[in-house]
Amino acid sequence: MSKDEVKDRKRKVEGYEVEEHKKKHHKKEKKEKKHHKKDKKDKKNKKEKKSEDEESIAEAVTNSKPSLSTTGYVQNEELTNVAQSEIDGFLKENEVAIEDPAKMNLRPLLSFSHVSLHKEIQDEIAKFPKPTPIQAASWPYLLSGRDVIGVAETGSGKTFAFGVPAVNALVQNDGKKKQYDGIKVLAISPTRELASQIYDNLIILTDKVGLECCCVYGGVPKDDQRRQLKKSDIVVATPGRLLDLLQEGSVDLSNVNYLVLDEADRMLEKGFEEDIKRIIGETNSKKRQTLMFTATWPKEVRELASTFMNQPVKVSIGNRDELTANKRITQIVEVVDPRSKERKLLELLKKYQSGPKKNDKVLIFALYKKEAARVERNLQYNGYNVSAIHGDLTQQQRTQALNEFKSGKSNLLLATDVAARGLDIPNVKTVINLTFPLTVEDYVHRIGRTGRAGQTGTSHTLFTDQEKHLAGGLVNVLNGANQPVPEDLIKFGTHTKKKEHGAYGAFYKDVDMSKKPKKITFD
Ligand SMILES: Nc1ncnc2c1ncn2[C@@H]1O[C@H](COP(=O)(O)OP(=O)(O)OP(=O)(O)O)[C@@H](O)[C@H]1O
Repeated sequence: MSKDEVKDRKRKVEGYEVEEHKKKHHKKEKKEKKHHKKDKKDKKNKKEKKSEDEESIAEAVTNSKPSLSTTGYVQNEELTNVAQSEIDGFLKENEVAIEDPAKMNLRPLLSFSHVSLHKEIQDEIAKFPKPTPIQAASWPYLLSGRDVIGVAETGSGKTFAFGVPAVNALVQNDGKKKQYDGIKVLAISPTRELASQIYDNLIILTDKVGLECCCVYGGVPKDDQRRQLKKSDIVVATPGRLLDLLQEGSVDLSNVNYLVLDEADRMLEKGFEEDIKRIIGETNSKKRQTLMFTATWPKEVRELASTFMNQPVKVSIGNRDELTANKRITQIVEVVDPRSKERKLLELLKKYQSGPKKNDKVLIFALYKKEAARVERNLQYNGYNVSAIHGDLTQQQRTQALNEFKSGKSNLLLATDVAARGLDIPNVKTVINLTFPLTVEDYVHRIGRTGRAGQTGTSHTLFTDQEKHLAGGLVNVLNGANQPVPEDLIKFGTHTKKKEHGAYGAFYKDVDMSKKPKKITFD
């Protein structure tokens, strides 16, 4: 499939969203002009900030005391006492790579006792046995105030990797929260469900220290969100609703100095890029610490990412320069005739949900909303109790389907790529790709809904000649995780198409279903 065909497919899938987006764009033109001026000012400020930071970082480095950061992170004694060989062993075993332009050389934390967080936060996080590698390696830099790009496999604890230092920074030495000073932390996520999940994780921490956190996303009334925004220290948001609230003047982001883009590569794709630029333009450009976290970090977004960041430290776990999947997932790929897919799906469900596996949770991915709706009906017809989550459903239906699947009330969920990234659903045993996604990155995220937090899982993918242009990329991912590569897949060739910014990525974009659809036109 050519690049234009991919774009065309994306447009068809997104139809309504594209049109809505254009209208919004038009309305915002005036505001954009204002922003353009502000952007110029921000760039100037950023330059100034850069040189200030470069000086202070350089100072720390020439002091040759790697344990001391520019903003007060002090390596604790217990960590200082760890033998260098143990540190080296940890870095090697977990394939930790740290690229720091300022070469601060901060040691990873091998245990929670190697970091001095506020007690309430420390007690909460210490319920886990030890930091995951991305937490271990990124916290020292984050606690030092550095910009960080964190790249680690799906299900490896990235939410607390960026969440813990954020909350910790808003607490004073006496354990009380700092005086209210507007919204200080903003985390942006591509989907409502993921925003809500990040919020659920953060309030575990903020509740302990009396901080206010809120979550804003589309598809639900704004009133409560407006009220919450007035008193929140930390906000988790999807871009569309946040921009709506910004436009109507219900939210002030000028104090935000800790900004997180979760699923960062997705957030930097065309479709989100302009929204993200606008949102970032509203934050405190002089003091802002910017974080980007993801499991996939394609080259195509790196340049754009760097325009929002200042001397970022890149912390990656595993060989993240190549697209790699979680190695605890058994990946099965079957090349099939497109017409046999739905029959094949029924066979797979018998395989993965019968006998002792009767109650195992299975997540099925379709590509299109219409396809998902049709398959849902077909499964119900065949006696399956299936929930569905896709963009044609109301937010209430989506939330209910996800909750039922999470709680185990239903054990079969059918989804489009709205559920591909980030969702942490306990005990998903198998992911079935009924239709292959538009990119291999999305494949890695989809199958990452299983095998989380150290568990194992299986993915079963039906691959057809309609996706043959992605065969090379898929073969690389299978090889990278030591998984068998079917002969039929190799027959399609192992050529990998070079991607360009905007021509790849999950097509899914959240829209506000409470709004009435307008006339649909395609470019
Ligand atoms: N230190 C830890 N030890 C064990 N489990 C942890 C630790 N930190 C977080 N977890 C758990 O690991 C699970 C996965 O974490 P999380 O959802 O943050 O993954 P992620 O890396 O963001 O995944 P994705 O790339 O899919 O978004 C969660 O259930 C979380 O509670």
